[in-house]
Amino acid sequence: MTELLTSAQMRTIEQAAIASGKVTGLELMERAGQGVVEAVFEEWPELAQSSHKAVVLCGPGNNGGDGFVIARLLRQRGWAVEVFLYGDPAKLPPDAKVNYERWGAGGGHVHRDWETIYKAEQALRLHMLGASITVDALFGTGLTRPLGTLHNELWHAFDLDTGPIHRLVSVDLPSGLCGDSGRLLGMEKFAVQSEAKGVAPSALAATLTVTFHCRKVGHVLAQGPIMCGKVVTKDIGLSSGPKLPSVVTILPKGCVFDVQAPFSGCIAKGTGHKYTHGHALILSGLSGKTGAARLAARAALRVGAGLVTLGTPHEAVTEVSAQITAIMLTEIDAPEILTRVLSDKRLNALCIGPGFGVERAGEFLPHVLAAKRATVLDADALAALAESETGFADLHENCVLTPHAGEFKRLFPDIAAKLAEPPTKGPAYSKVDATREAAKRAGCTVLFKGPDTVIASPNGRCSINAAVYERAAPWLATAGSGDVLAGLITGLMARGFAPHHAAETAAWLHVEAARSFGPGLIAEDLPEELPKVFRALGA
Ligand SMILES: NC(=O)C1=CN([C@@H]2O[C@H](COP(=O)(O)OP(=O)(O)OC[C@H]3O[C@@H](n4cnc5c(N)ncnc54)[C@H](OP(=O)(O)O)[C@@H]3O)[C@@H](O)[C@H]2O)[C@@H](O)CC1
Ligand SMILES: [K+]
Repeated sequence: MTELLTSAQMRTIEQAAIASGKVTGLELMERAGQGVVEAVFEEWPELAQSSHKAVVLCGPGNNGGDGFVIARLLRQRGWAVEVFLYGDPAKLPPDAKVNYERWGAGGGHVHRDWETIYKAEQALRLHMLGASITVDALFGTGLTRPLGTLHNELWHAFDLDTGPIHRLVSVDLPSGLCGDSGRLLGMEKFAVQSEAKGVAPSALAATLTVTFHCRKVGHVLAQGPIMCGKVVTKDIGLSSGPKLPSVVTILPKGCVFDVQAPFSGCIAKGTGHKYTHGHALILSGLSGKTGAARLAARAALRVGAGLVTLGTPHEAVTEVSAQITAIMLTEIDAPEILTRVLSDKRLNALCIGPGFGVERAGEFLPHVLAAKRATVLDADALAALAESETGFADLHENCVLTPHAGEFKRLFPDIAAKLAEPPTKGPAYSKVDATREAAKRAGCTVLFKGPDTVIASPNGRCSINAAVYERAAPWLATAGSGDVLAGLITGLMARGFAPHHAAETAAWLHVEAARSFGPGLIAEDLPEELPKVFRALGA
C-alpha cells in the first residue's frame, strides 16, 4: 500500500520538512523544477538531444515558482523560453518570488499581458506556435476556486487556431483540477462542449503530469486520469527514512491508500485441510437467473475458499447441478431453511444478491443479517436494502456493500446528491468523502465501484483501487463482472480476511485478472485467470 495524499497532507509534510531545518522551501522548489525537466526528457528523449522552444505559464503561488525554475533550467540548456505570469509579481510568495527574480536576473522576460485577456490570447497563440512543450505551472495544490475567464481564454488559445497542445506538461496537478477529489472546479459548460467534441473537459488537460513525493488523491479519482494524461512522481527529498524521520509520524489522520499487489504470503494458501480455508455459501437466484451466483461461487473457490456451496431454490436445482462440479449445492427455498443451514458454523461467509431477485432478497435479508456471518451484499440485495424498513440497522461490521453508482444513489440519496453537485471551491467533496460517509452511516465496509473503486470502513480506513493509467481495464465492463467481484470478496472472507482487506484484495485481483486476460474478456474468464495472477505474484 502506498499513501495517496490530500493537498493539506502534502502541505503538512512540506512544512514539517522545512521546520526540521533539513531542507528549505527554496531547495524543495528547485528539486521540483528539476524533477519536471528530468521527467520531460525521460518521456521525450528526443527533446534532450538539442535545444527547443517552451512556453511556461506561471501562476500566483508556488506552483508558479516551480514554473520559473523550469524556465531557468531549460534556458540553461539553450532552449528559447517564453514565460507568462498570471498574477502580480509583487504578491508572489517568497520562494516563488526568488525564482521570478532569478529568471529576470538571467535576462528572462515575463509576459504579463493577462490583464488584457484578449491580448494574452493573441500572445499565447503566437508563442505556442513552434513550442515543443507548454508547461502548466498556473495552480497546483493551492487551487481554491474555478479558473473562470482565464480558462475561457486558454480554451480558445489552445483549441481553436493552434489545435490541442500535443505536449502539455502539468506541474503537480493540471490547473483547475482539485487535488483532493479529481474534480474540475466550475467547468460544467466545458464538460458539455467537450463531450460533444469528444475531447477532454478542460483546455489544460495534460499529456504528462509531474507530481512530487506521492501521488495526490485527485490524480486517480473522477476526472483526474483524463486530465493528467500520464502521472510521473518525482522524489524531492521528502521520503520517509533516516533523512526526515519525523515526516511519517506527522501524517494527519484520514490517509487514503492506493491498493497495491497483495503480499504473496497473504494470498498464498497455508497448510491445513479444506475447512481451514473456510466454507462460503453463495445464495442463488431462481432458474434462468442462476448464472450470476454460479460466477460468484466459481470466483470464491478460485480465490481459495476451502469449500463453496450454492444455496439453491428447489426449482433451480436441475439447472444449477448440471453446471457445477467442485462447487456443492444445498437446497434453500425459504429464509427459515437458510437459518437452519447456517446452524453449521463452518459456513463462515455468505453472499446474497447476484441474480437473486429484489423481492426474494427482501425476504431473506433479515435472516442473512441475523446470522452475523461475514456477508457480501451485492446487486439485488442492495436494492432490497434500500427499500427495507429497517434500513441499515441490522447491518454489522462484517458486512461488505458493493454498490455501483446507481445502487449507491438508491442507498445513500443525500450523499450521492452532494457528490453530484458541481464543485465551486476547493477542496471539493470527493468520492472518498462520499464513501467514508456511507460506510460510517451503514456501519460496515462499502466498496463503491467504478474505474476509481473506493473502499471505506466505519473506522475511517479508506483505499482506492484505481483501474486507470497503466492499470486501465476497460474489458471489465462486461455482464457478470460484478458477480465475480462479489464472489472474490466472499471467498477471501471465508479464508479469514477482514472485510476491508478482503474488499481491497478482491478489487485488486479483479483488475489484474482482467488485465492478464485482455481483450475479449467475459466474466467467466476472470476466475479462470486467477491462477496466472497468483503465479505472477509468487503465491
Ligand atoms: N510548499 C512547498 O514547499 C513546495 C510547493 N511546491 C509547489 O507549490 C504548489 C503549491 O503552492 P501554493 O500552495 O502556493 O498553491 P498554488 O497552487 O501555487 O496556488 C495558490 C495561489 O493561487 C491562488 N488561487 C487559487 N485558485 C485560484 C483561482 N482559481 N484563480 C486565481 N487565483 C487562484 C491563491 O489565491 P488565494 O486562494 O490565496 O486567494 C494563491 O495565491 C504545489 O502544487 C507545488 O507545485 C513545490 O515547489 C515543492 C515545494
Ligand atoms: K499546474
